[in-house]
Amino acid sequence: MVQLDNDCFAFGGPMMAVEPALALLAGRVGPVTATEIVPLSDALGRVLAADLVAPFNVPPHDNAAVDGYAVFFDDLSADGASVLPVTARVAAGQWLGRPAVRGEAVRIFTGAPMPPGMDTVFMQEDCRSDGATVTLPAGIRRGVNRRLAGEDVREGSVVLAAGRRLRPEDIALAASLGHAVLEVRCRLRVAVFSTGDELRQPSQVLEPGAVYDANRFALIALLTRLGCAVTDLGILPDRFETIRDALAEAAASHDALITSGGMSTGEEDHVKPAVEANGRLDFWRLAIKPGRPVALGRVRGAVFVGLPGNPVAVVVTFLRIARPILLRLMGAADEAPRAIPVRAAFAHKKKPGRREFLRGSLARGEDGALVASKYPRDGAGVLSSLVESEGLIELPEDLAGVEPGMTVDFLPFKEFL
Ligand SMILES: Nc1nc2c(c(=O)[nH]1)N[C@H]1C(S)=C(S)[C@@H](COP(=O)(O)OP(=O)(O)OC[C@H]3O[C@@H](n4cnc5c(N)ncnc54)[C@H](O)[C@@H]3O)O[C@H]1N2
Ligand code: MOO
Repeated sequence: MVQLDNDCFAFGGPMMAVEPALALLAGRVGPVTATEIVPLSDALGRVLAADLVAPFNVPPHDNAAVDGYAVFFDDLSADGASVLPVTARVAAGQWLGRPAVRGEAVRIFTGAPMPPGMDTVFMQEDCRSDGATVTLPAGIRRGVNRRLAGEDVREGSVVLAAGRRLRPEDIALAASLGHAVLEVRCRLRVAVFSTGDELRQPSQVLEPGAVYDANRFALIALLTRLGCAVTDLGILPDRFETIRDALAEAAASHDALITSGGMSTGEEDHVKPAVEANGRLDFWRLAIKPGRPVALGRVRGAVFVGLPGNPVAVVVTFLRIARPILLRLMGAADEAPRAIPVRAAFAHKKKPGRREFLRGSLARGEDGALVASKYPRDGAGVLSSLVESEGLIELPEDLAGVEPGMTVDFLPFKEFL
């Protein structure tokens, strides 16, 4: 097809839209990893394999929320201060060891179990005591400064659902339930390589026509952050047989293979036929910019994801297409990034029929609302545009363009952790 404008999408043939492609994949891939038991200190970021159910209430008993004096509310004078004898002392980790008796006050400390029967705690700053008695001010409400058994977690409830990627606070909650270890999914084994005769390893000499391989390092970092066990298979030359054999070998010991480059239709683009020689492709072109030549398929037992060569297209398609697939393979619950509706501060022409991602940043407008600006240079090879942006502006298929003031979806990069 003759390409008359500066548009790499002037290319015939059907392309799959993003949503149907993701739905197709959701039906075809499921968790592939076995499970293992890890200590809490190794559980951060791992995918929980089974629901975690609370074996008991947290806190396990009613307890004091402050340092002070526990009483029966009904012993307090309705119209003035009350003076009660201080008959016992309970610190955190201790028990009163007997039912509380009407008419007494118990010296109590934060976290200590409530004396059985007592319902209210005075803060010590509000009281006066000579050690033997305590003077309690009027006006307190029944039940204050007491934490109820089970108010944090109810016995038998699911506190962490299978598929959760564990956060620091999740690990604290598991510890509070007495778990020293957790059952998690084994790490997904992912092999990464770049293709292209022009690529050099950073630190090698860069002769004319060569470029340093950036994509592999982007992919390794993105996969590591997702919790995968990554194997770096380096740079492959633009040779069909080499790529075919490398894919077959990697498939034997990995759950997924990710490549970048060589996905287009030029005669130096060998990845697509190399996959087909080893397995099958589910699709290989998406209605998306940047990143149209994205391929998904199988190489023997492994899932294959082929990303385009242009570095910005690699990052965008990884985040939007590869990431949800990998999360499914990892057994992780869907963590679709949440877009923020913001006001566009720019104009942009767009072709309907494909989804487009611009790089952008947010600021506050004069009225306090969030306003998105678009990074001025938007070539798919301009890696600095990603570094200098805070997220992606996602323009849906049916949109024909953006005018200043329009509402657009902004996806902060932070949504993809
Ligand atoms: N005639 C056509 N030409 C192109 C089409 C098309 O449909 N018809 N599609 C364009 C689009 S869109 C993209 S994206 C690229 C993708 O092509 P490939 O996936 O085959 O990628 P390459 O040709 O191998 O590389 C493209 C570009 O990216 C650089 N690159 C590749 N790998 C790396 C790496 N690991 N680190 C840094 N940079 C990398 C490479 O040097 C090229 O500049 O094709 C368009 N052309
Ligand atoms: O330009 Mo191509 O959209 O994938 O990088």
